[in-house]
Amino acid sequence: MSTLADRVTLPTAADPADGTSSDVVPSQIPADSTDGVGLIESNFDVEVKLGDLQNDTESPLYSVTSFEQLGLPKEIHDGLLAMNYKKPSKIQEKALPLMLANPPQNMIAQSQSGTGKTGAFVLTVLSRIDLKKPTQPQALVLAPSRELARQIQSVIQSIGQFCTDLIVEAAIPGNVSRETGVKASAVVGTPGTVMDLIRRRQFDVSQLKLLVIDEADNMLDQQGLGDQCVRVKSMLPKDIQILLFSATFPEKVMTYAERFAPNAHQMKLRQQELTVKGISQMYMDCPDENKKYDVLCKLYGLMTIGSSVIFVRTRDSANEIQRRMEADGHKVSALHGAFEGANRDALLDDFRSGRSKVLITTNVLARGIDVSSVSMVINYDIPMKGPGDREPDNETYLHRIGRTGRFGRVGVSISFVYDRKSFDALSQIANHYGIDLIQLSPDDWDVTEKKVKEVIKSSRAKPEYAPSAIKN
Ligand SMILES: Nc1ncnc2c1ncn2[C@@H]1O[C@H](COP(=O)(O)OP(=O)(O)OP(=O)(O)O)[C@@H](O)[C@H]1O
Repeated sequence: MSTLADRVTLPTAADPADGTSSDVVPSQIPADSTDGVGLIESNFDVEVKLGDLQNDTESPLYSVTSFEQLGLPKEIHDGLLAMNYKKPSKIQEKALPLMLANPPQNMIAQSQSGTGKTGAFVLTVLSRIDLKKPTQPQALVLAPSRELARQIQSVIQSIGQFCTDLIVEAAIPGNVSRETGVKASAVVGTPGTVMDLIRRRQFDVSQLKLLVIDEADNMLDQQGLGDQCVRVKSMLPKDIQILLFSATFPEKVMTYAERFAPNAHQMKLRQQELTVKGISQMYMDCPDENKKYDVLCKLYGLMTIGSSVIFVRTRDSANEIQRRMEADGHKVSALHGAFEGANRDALLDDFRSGRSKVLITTNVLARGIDVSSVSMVINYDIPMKGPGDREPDNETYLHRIGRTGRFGRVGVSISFVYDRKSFDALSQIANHYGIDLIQLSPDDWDVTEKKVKEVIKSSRAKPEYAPSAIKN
C-alpha cells in the first residue's frame, strides 16, 4: 500500500532507534507483558541525570546561578528545597532578578514548555505578598482553564509551604464562597470568574500589586479570552506590575502584549528554539479517517505506556473514542469542558495520581498541565484554527506535545494524519518550527514498536528531584 509519505515528501529525522540521532538514553527493551489493554504499571528504574542537563549551556534548564544568589527570603528558599528544586532553570535565573527588582517592572517572558515558567512567576508572587495581610488580595494570576488555575494554586502552596499565614484561593466557577468573597493574599483564577467576582464586589482588588497572565498569547488573543483579560485589567490599580508568560508568542499577539504590559522587559525565543529536545516527534500515516481508531488501539495494545494524553478536536469525539476504547477493554478517561467542575477536578486528580493512565481530551488541557509521568501525547486530530478550521494551529501543537518531556524528561508525540489536508497541516507545522518528524507506518508495527518503545522505556525515569510536589 502506498503511504501518504510516499506521495508527499515530509522531512524525516534520522531514526533514533538506529543510534544516529538520539536524544534519548538507549536502553534494553524488555519483553513487555501486555494484558491486552497495554496499560500496565511501570517500574521507574532508569536514572535521569538532571544535574547534567542543568550544566549543559545549550539546555533551557541550564543556569549559572543558585537560588541562594537570587536573595529569596528563607521561608521561600526552604519551600524550594522541599520541592527538590536545586538550581534555577534558565528562565528562572534570567527573569527572576528583573521581576523582583524595585521599582517593579513589567515582563513578557517566553520559554519552552516544561522549563519552569510557573516556578518563576510563583516565586515573584510569594516575594511580593505581605503575609501580615493574609486575607487581603495582593497578587492575581489568570489562567485559561480551571485545571491550570488549580495547578498553579497548588504550586504556590507547595513553594510557599513555609510561609506562615499564606492563603491562596482559586477563583474558578463554584469555588469562592458568596458570603465571604475572596479572602486570600494570592488569587489564581479564570478571567470570567474573576471578572464576575470583582463586579459583584466579592473580590477587593484595591491592594493588588501583581498581575500574572499565564499562557498569555492565548489569554490576550482577541479571538478568545482577550476581551475578558482587558476588562479585568481595567478594574485593577493602574500601577500594578504585569507579568506575561507563555511558551509561544506569535507576532500578532506580541504587538498586543506589548501594549498590555507597557515598557516590559522581554525574554523571547527564536522559532527554531521553541521545541523541547527531549520530545521525539513522530507521525503516523493512517490509511483513512476510520482507521485512525484501529491504529490507536493497536498502539495501546502493543505497548506499555506510562501515562498518555490523546488530543481530539471535539468533545463528541472525545466521548466517542472513550466509549469505543472502553468497549474494547481499555481503561481510559475523557475530560472536556462539557463536564461539571467537580467532575473535571476528580478526573484530573485521578490522572495525576496514576489511578487513570490514559486521558482523552480537547484543547482545554493543551496548555500548562504538568503531569511528569506523561510519556506519550497523541494528536489524534491535528490542531487547526481559523474559519472552518482551515489553518494549522502551530501554537496549540507545541503546547499539546509539551504535556510530555517535562523538565528534562523524554517523551514521544505521535500525530495522526490520514489525508492530504491533515498531512499538509502537519507539514506546515513541521516547517514552521523546523522539526524533523519521524515517520511511523501502520504497515510495520515491529518498527513502530521499536521506535516508540525506546523512548517510552527511557522516559520511565526516576528524576533526581521529587517528580511533582503538586498536591490536589
Ligand atoms: N528549578 C527547578 N528544579 C527542578 N524542577 C523544577 C524546577 N522548576 C520547575 N521544575 C519542575 O518542572 C516541571 C515543569 O515546570 P512548569 O510547569 O513550571 O513548566 P512551564 O514552563 O510552566 O510549562 P508550560 O509551558 O507547559 O506551562 C514541574 O514539575 C516543576 O515542578
